[in-house]
Amino acid sequence: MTALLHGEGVETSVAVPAKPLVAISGLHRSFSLGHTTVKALRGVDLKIHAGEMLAVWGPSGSGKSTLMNMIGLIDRPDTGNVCFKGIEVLALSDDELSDCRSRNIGFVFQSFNLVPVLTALENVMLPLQLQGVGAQVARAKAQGLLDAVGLGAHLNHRPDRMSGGQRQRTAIARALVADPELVIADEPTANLDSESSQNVISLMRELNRDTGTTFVFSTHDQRLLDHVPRAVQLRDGIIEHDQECAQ
Ligand SMILES: Nc1ncnc2c1ncn2[C@@H]1O[C@H](COP(=O)(O)OP(=O)(O)OP(=O)(O)O)[C@@H](O)[C@H]1O
Repeated sequence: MTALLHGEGVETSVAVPAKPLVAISGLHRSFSLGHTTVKALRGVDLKIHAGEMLAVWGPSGSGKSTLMNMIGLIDRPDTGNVCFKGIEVLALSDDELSDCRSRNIGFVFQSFNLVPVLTALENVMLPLQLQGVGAQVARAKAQGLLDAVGLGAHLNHRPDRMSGGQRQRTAIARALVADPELVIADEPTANLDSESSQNVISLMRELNRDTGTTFVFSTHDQRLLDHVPRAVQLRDGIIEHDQECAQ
């Protein structure tokens, strides 16, 4: 972001760092399991700027889902700070947090979570209709998004008539339909074959470029990082590497 500074008759253009969309610092999160405590996150610092696409990756148990739940405002830290658009999450009530989440964040799940009795079009329209948007407007928006994810010819298919890749494309269209600033996808490719997995990540990258929506996804599969601009590697609850990747 640039800003114009005026001083002594000179107009100067200087770079001003944009405020992060998500700013996490000193984040710790533990879970009690019987008499033991599992330290899922042990001091995580992370900034995500609007328009970024990043992968959180690491082995099973490294803390990916716990971190995704923090970024997606589903969970709160034990200690540390999570700021979303400059708002401190710990200061919000449960209702305020839920409102902030539903206005700003779209979710993609590893098991797709589509409503089985609804068609692809109806599944994508649903979040808008739940917000009170009229059917005609919701239909047009959903149709446009299904076209954008390559499913324009499958509008009336129910999930059981679609492949895993097609279901996840539908879920991505649904996550985007209410124009969120951020899409969180926790292991979106866990139930897909290698080719469909690559296609889903490429689609998210394309949508990230085209719409400017911020995408954060998690994976344990390093092969999916080839076309991702930034990869954050977790191990045992801490960030081991935070890498900008050449595109
Ligand atoms: N609700 C919970 N209750 C108890 N332990 C939990 C809970 N959530 C996570 N954990 C533990 O915290 C650690 C990190 O889990 P997390 O699910 O965040 O890792 P992950 O990297 O997403 O793993 P996976 O790839 O297997 O999903 C693990 O040891 C896990 O067992």
